[in-house]
Amino acid sequence: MMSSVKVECVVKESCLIGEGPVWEESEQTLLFVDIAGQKIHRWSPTTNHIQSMETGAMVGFAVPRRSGGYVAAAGRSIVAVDWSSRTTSRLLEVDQEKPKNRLNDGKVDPTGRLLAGTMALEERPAVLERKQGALYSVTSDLSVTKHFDQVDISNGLDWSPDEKVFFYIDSLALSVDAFDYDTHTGDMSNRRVVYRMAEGEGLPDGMTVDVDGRLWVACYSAGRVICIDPETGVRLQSVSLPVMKTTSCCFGGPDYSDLYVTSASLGLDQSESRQQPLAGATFRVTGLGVKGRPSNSFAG
Ligand SMILES: O=C(O)[C@H](O)[C@@H](O)[C@H](O)[C@H](O)CO
Ligand SMILES: [Zn+2]
Repeated sequence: MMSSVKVECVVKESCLIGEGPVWEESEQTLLFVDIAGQKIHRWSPTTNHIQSMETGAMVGFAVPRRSGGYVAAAGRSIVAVDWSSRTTSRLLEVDQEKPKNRLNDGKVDPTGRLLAGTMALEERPAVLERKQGALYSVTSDLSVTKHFDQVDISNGLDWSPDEKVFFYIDSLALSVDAFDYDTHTGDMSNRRVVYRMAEGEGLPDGMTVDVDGRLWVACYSAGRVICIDPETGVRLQSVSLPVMKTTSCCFGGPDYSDLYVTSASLGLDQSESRQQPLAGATFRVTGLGVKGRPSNSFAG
């Protein structure tokens, strides 16, 4: 099975920080952002066309919205995105007392609640004022809850198939954590580590959970995505990519068996850039023999 795993570069468009891939089932397209490039991209595997829009601010993520369009993070603001007119309008702002912060990764829980975290602006990749970030949730009526602060780089998030566990990554902690999660209230408790990054695995960044409840974690600076069994903390698999700054991943394709992986080019020096001409591109991994789950849309 391992030998049939294939990695191909599918979106050549080079991002500064490609991030936040989301499969849009209705469109059969891949939505992703270029955080530092301040763009939202939508790519169709069937036509190989890419549509893009500028956000005018660092865009941490973009996710589908039930009422149409997307919600995205622009700086410290959560904005509504009207894709047809390529415009944004502000819904709310977080971290008002920290003007140098920005939102980073975000994802929608199974009930339609949006979870998103913040971080200080980076001087260069992974170099920033520590413990400035927090994790927030936003419900359909746009009320905001701060769950905790003291976060370095708020990153990957997803839920277990039974919806009882919330997985979360603060990159500089070099671990993947879990919380007991109450989908009715959004409360999270009992934080614990499910996986500590091993030597050579770099920083944990974006992640996705497959149908069997396994975690697929993009390893920033290590050019790979690893698969973790959260029950045992065992690494089950490691998939190498031809770029070092692998940033996030999601399953997609007609039956959710393709793993899409984004990457970054920002911060590479000249020789690294020469050695990784595909840095910033988006990749598809096939033949993994596992499937992902449909993305959730924001209920607000
Ligand atoms: O994509 C993100 O989550 C951050 O915005 C990036 O800046 C990097 O991933 C980070 O530097 C390493 O964790
Ligand atoms: Zn990230």
